[in-house]
Amino acid sequence: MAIEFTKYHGLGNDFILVDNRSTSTPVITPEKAIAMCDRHFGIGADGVIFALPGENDTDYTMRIFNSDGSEPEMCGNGIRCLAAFLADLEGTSRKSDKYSIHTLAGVMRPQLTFDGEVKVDMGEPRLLAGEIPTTLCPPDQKAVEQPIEVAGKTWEVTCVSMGNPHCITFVDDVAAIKLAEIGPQFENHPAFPQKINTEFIQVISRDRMKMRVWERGAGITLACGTGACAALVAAVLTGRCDRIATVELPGGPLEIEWSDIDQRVYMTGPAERVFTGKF
Ligand SMILES: N[C@H](CCC[C@H](N)C(=O)O)C(=O)O
Repeated sequence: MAIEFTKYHGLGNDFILVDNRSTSTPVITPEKAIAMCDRHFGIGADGVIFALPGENDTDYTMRIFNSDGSEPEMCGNGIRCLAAFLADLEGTSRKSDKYSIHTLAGVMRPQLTFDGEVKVDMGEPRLLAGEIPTTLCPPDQKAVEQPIEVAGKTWEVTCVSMGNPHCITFVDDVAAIKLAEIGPQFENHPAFPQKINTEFIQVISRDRMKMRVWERGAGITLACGTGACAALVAAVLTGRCDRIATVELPGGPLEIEWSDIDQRVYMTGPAERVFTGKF
């Protein structure tokens, strides 16, 4: 049976969105998601995102399959696309600019802003090694600037979870990083029991950084919302940036704030609709 979908992207991190409001389980399997994400034999995307009925008094539930069929806890660019998708689905019956979305990383709160962007309360970062998870240091300690051997070199990584796991390395020149070569070696490193998203950051100033990313389950992407949030937190923890900064990704900029009032991370960026179809 053909599945209707709508293609969205957040700074080139692109997703197939499926209206799954009629049932509480995804209408397609991870295997079918792999086929739909294939950029030659399918639609082409970094993942498939399902708009499901809410749980525990939330408006909706988001689930996502990466392009390799794995299911992550959360997706920052994806939840902005989901908010835009829901607004399109609700049309004139929409009652609010804000949604509460149940995810495997907790309740996320995207808000459609007046200028067509989406601001998301991404919740509090998890910083203890046991919460990432990583074995780079004892579980009750923060993994900040920890050494790790990858591709015959010792790197210093800072690990942050936004519900999904990230390791951040600060470098002098992100353009020089051989991402396709070292990305998979980080992703599958034994120090990360649930694998890892890997961000390389070049700090430009106290409120600006450049980022490139190798995503768990998706490889090189043009942007990573949870990764940008994790990178800002790591930059604050290591004294490199202030709590509000622009993260420049290959696909464009995200504005990130780690509030010193409520310790929550806020991300603001676009969500663009591309086309609809059936698969
Ligand atoms: N590949 C990620 C999920 C998508 C995250 C990224 N696309 C974002 O915008 O946050 C993981 O397995 O944790």
